[in-house]
Amino acid sequence: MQEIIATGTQRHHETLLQVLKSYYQLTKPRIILLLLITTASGLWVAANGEVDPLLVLVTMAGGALAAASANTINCLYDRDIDYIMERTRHRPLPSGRVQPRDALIFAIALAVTSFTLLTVFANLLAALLAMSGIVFYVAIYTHLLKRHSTQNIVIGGAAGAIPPLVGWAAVTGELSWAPWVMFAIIFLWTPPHFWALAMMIRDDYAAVNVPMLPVIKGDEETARQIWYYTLLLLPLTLALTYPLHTSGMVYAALAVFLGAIFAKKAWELLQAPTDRDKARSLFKYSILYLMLLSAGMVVDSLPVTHQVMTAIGQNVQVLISAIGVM
Ligand code: HEM
Ligand SMILES: CC(C)=CCC/C(C)=C/CC/C(C)=C/COP(=O)(O)OP(=O)(O)O
Repeated sequence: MQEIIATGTQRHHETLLQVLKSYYQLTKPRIILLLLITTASGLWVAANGEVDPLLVLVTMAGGALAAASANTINCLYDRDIDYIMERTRHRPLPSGRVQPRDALIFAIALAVTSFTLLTVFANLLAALLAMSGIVFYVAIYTHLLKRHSTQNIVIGGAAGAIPPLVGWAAVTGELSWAPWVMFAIIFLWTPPHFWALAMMIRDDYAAVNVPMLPVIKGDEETARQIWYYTLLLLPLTLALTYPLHTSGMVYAALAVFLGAIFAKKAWELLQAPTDRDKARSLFKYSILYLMLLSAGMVVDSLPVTHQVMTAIGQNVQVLISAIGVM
């Protein structure tokens, strides 16, 4: 008897876990992680490396909930084409594990919680920016552009560039040049990130008539566009060092190093646009690139980094004058 109860409890427990897992999958969690790292760059740089831990916690939670809501609505809206595409067929909605009505309620609850959290514990600007991310991603990208324009992800990419603005606004209550440069970095990063992937899974998009650039213009033109965006992206990353003086030499060195690898991979793709391995390599690297670049902004902003760099600078000066005396 005990065994039957135990088995029953076990089965019930498993089912609940599976339900939770399905809702978790609806939010596209791995993408949220990178969005949060870019939020962190806004938080830390705005606070000159001295952040309030509670504000960090609340802003990260609010940002994650907003992105989760946006991704859930995107899954809801796109469930028809997700059902047809191989890559997305097993998502919770097309596979019937979550009902559309429940997904909608879930997304609304996430957005309301995010807005409340950010308004009460951060400020209204941060909350409104997060909500504008949801509206832009759902209304402009998913509804207006995704199925109708080859420029869908160029314009729609603006949604994914909002998180550093949320981080900055949470700390300062306003926006200045630096957060807009962070926004522009992600804006220019998005086409190489996404088109490299779209070159690999072009046939999937063609099957559901989504006019992604590689489907309409082919591999060669896409590789060329990726190259142009890369050439714009790399100097822009340095604008935080000069003229803005928001970030220092640690960030600058990292931006040059990471940027050189990005350029190499984009160049190799330009030389062999039909080579899927080159596209895959650039796509994978694009994620690592944004992760490390954002982390570099955080590390660069820390007071300890300033202390170490100042000490190094002073020692170099002493060394130079010693050489001068000799
Ligand atoms: C309009 C803009 C964007 C589009 C269309 C796009 C599209 C995609 C797609 C289709 C995937 C593959 C997902 C899958 O296999 O299910 C992907 C992966 C990914 N994207 Fe983007 N993306 C965009 C912007 C961003 C932004 C702004 C970020 C974060 C800052 C981001 C982070 C990621 C990450 C981390 C992955 C890998 C996820 C994994 O490992 O499963 N993307 N992207
Ligand atoms: C501040 C805030 C809340 C911002 C939200 C921004 C956000 C959720 C960006 C995600 C970008 C993304 C993963 C697009 C993929 O969509 P897709 O529909 O092309 O991908 P799919 O084909 O895999 O569904």
